[in-house]
Parts: sequence; structure tokens; C-alpha cells
Amino acid sequence: MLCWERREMDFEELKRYSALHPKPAGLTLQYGTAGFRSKAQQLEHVMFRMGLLAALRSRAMGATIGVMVTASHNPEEDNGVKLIDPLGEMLHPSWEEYATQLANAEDQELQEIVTEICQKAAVNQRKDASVFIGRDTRPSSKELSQAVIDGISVLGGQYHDYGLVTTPQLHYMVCCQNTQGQYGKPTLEGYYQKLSKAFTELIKKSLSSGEAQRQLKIDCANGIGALKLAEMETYFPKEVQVQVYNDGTKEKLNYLCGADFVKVHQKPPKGLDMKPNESCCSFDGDADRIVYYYKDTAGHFHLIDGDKIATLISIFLKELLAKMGQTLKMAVVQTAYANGSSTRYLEETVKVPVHCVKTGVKHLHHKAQEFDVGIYFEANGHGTVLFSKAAENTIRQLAKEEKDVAKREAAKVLENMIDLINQTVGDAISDMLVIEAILALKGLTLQQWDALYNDFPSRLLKVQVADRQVIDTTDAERRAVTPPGLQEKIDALVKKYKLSRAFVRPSGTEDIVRVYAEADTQENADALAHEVSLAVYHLAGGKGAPPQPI
Ligand SMILES: CC(=O)N[C@H]1[C@@H](OP(=O)(O)O)O[C@H](CO)[C@@H](O)[C@@H]1O
Ligand SMILES: [Mg+2]
Repeated sequence: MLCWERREMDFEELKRYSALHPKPAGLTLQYGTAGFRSKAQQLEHVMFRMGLLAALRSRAMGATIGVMVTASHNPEEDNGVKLIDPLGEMLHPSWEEYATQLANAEDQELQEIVTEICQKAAVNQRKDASVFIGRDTRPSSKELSQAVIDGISVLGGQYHDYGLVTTPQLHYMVCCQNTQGQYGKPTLEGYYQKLSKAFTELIKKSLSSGEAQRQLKIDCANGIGALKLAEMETYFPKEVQVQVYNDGTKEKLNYLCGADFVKVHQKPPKGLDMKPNESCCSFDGDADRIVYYYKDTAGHFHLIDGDKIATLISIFLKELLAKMGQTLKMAVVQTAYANGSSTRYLEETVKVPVHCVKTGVKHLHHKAQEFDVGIYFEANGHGTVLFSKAAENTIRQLAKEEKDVAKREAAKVLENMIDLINQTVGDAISDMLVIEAILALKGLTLQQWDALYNDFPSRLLKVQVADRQVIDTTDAERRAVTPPGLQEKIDALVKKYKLSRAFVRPSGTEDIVRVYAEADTQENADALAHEVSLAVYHLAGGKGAPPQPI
């Protein structure tokens, strides 16, 4: 029953609370690839309104909804917020629009927009609303999450504030809650216990068990990952020793460190002392991304990104499925930013189908759900593995009942993998444990993993334009449909270089156009990226000075 209108009292409350979190007049923001992101001081009204929206979404779904206050890898001064749907997925796209409307409503329009959403989305006001809240370590996050709580409360919703958690931990809690504990216990202890139990089982089986300790240096981007790893330490098996760097006690969040910095700049983070051939990895600010790296004896830096993580996991899972004697449908999902060499290696050597989708985790996650085993990773290190319910049931049954020892053992390893992987979203802690377990079980070093294939030289650039929406794309963002002439120009430029490809698309998180190019040499990749940038600048309304050669 759509009875929001009948609760006159609540409108007064809404007005009163809304006035405590006023919207700066004229400010418009959009629920983008990763929710709302902006300077922290611009976001109080957005947080309050996302509290409102979460309560409405909870009523519409009859389930607990998550609200995470974080701006991930953005500078410390920024903040952001995203909603989590009942099974731990990203908010459904149909509600992203409501989120944008609500965030941009002027204070006096708020009541009208709330009523409209209730009507359009058939929100039953009599149902209970339940929301889980979490936040990262930014100085602004505590106060902003209080504004979220105000929004939930004013609509009569219940909330549980988990306080400081990683983004994937909150996704996990929401999923546990809505599956009545089937996915695990919705507590931090439940999360640590589930992961460490699965990891310990796996590491026990590894050849190196008892011989050598695994050592790993972790750059936590001065963020939440450090706190959560410290909490988890007591649960770790002694076979693995982690050393945490950039734990946030001295330096600023994400400053010259973290997964995004390492990936973009292709160099080690500040504050991590790296000796030749030591295994190192970086989390991002909210610990949902991870990249690995090492320095060789000649001092060269080697980055092992999301593409190589997807490759390692694919090889391992494919072998296990074969050992188990099952022909489950497995596929890898990437975006256009995946290095072409990884796509070729996966298709031709690992022999696993690869699909390319639009940038943004929700697109990858959605596609991966089509398979029994769907592995998805963005090149920047955000990804996970999804197992269909049917595949999971088969695996668990074989692990229990299969008579053939080799098959049963393979099923047991897979079963533990299922428990170790956070299937709700990419999770740096979980992915790290998955990788460490695979490396241990396969007896692989980081150098051997890195040597599976060589990345094609590539370059990622940003171009400033007056309105990035003038660029429209198709074919999973690999071809530009508008402005006229741009794609033809890119095609002509690509023809000039060997083994090359290039594409452009408007960013979903920054006010810029991204240009990506690959070619046979780094010089050519740089030159191609630069020429394409100039084409964007001239044909798509470039702003400021023209792009300079690299
Ligand atoms: C090239 C690139 O790394 N793009 C990132 C970035 O999106 P853009 O839409 O390109 O700004 O942020 C997204 C959210 O974190 C992430 O999913 C995506 O991979
Ligand atoms: Mg992140």
C-alpha cells in the first residue's frame, strides 16, 4: 500500500532533519560507476538522502540494504557513498536514477521526490526497513555516516552500524543477513572465521606446508585494510607471515601508495621497502582491489595486475574442474582495459572463453553470473569469482560423497575455494588469500606467475573536454559512435602501428575522457595514445591546452 502521504507527521520530521543536512543550492551530482563521489564537505545532504533511499529500497525489497561511506582510492579529502543490494551486489541500475534524483532535489522538493519514488517503485511503507552501514578511515567518514543514520531513522528504519569495515566486508554482511546465515555469520568474527578456516584447509594441502613460511609485504594505502588485517592476524595460520606497510598511522590515505597508484604509475608505493624477488601487494583505500608486484635482481619493477590474477585463478580452477571430472561452464569476464596479451593467453593457451563488458564492477558481475564458474577482474585489480548455485551444490556433494579419492580431493579444494572467495564483490583480503593458496598449492613463485605471458605495451591517458557526454560508445565501449568522425580517425591512427588497438570513453568517476592504447613497443603505445588524445581534443571539444606528447 502506498501510504506515504498518510503519514503527515513524517514529512515534518523529514523537513526538520533535512534542514540539518542542507543541500548546497545548485549542486548536482550523479550516482556513477561507484556511487557518489565528491569533496567530503559537499556530501552531507547526499548521505542523509542515501539513508532515506536505503530505507525505501529495503522496504521495496523486503530485505536488508547496505550503505558504505567511502571514496575508495580517491584523495583523503574526498568521500563517497554507495548502496548495496540484498545479495551483496551493487545497487540495481533502476534505482541509481532514483539516487541521482534524490541527491539533486533542492531542499523544498525533497518531500515530492520521496513520494514519487515510493509510488514508482511501489514502496510499502508498512514494511520494516533495515539498513547496514559501514565506513572507511577518512576523517570525514564518521560524521557523514551519522547523516546516513539520520536519513534511515527519519523514515522509521532500523539500522546496524558496523563502523569501520572494508567495503567487501559490508557486502558480505548484507549477503549473510539476507540469506539467513547461509553465506556465513553477519559479523566480523564470522567473516574472519569463514575465510581463515577455508584458507587453513587449503594451505595444509600445499606441498610447501611445513617446509617454508610464505612471506608477503602488504601496502594498505594507509586505509582500512591495515586495521582489518591486524584484527585478522590471530586467525592466520602460521604458514603465512604478512608484514603490513602504510597502515595509516603516519601518512595520508592513498597518498603515493595503494593499488591504484601502483597500477597507474607502474611503480612501487612510497613507504614499502622492497628487496629483490620479495612478494608484495597493494590494497586500495577501501580494500576491494589488489595488485601484486616484485622487483627483480636487476632492480626492474614487475606489476602483476588484475588480468594476471584472473589468469592464475582460471588456470587453477580449470585444472581442478578437470580433475574432478566435471564439465562446468567456465568463463572469464574482462573490460576493454584488459591487456590484449592476457585475453589472447586466456583464449589460446588456457582455453577459456573470454567476454568483454563495459567498465564498472556491476557489468562484470552481471555477466559472470551467466556461468557455472564466472571469473571477473578489472585490470586494476578489482574482481572475484562467482559459482552458480548448481555448481556449488555439485562441488559440495562430490566433496562429501565421491568414491574416487583424486576426484573427491579436487572437489574438497574447490569447496574451500568457494568459501575463501568473497562472491559478493572484489575483496582484497579474500583475493590475497586465494592467490597465496593457489601459489602455495601449485608451488609457484611470483616470478613464475608473472612469466605466464608478457603484457603488450600500453598507455592510459586522460583528456579534458567541455562535456564528456558528447562521446557515446558501443561494443563494450571499444568503439565511439559520437562525435562524428572520431572513430574513423582512431581507426586510421591504429592502422599506423603494429599489434595496436585504441579506444576512448567518458569516465564514470571523473570529469575526463579516458584514452587507452596498446602497440608493439612502449614508444608506439605512447605515440598512439597521444595521437588519439589529440583526436579527442579536436573532435570532442577539448578544454585547456592541447595534450602534450608523453
Ligand atoms: C580505467 C579504470 O581503471 N576505470 C575505473 C574507474 O572507472 P571510470 O569510469 O574509468 O572512471 O573507477 C571505477 C570505480 O572504481 C572502476 O570500476 C574502473 O575500473
Ligand atoms: Mg576500492
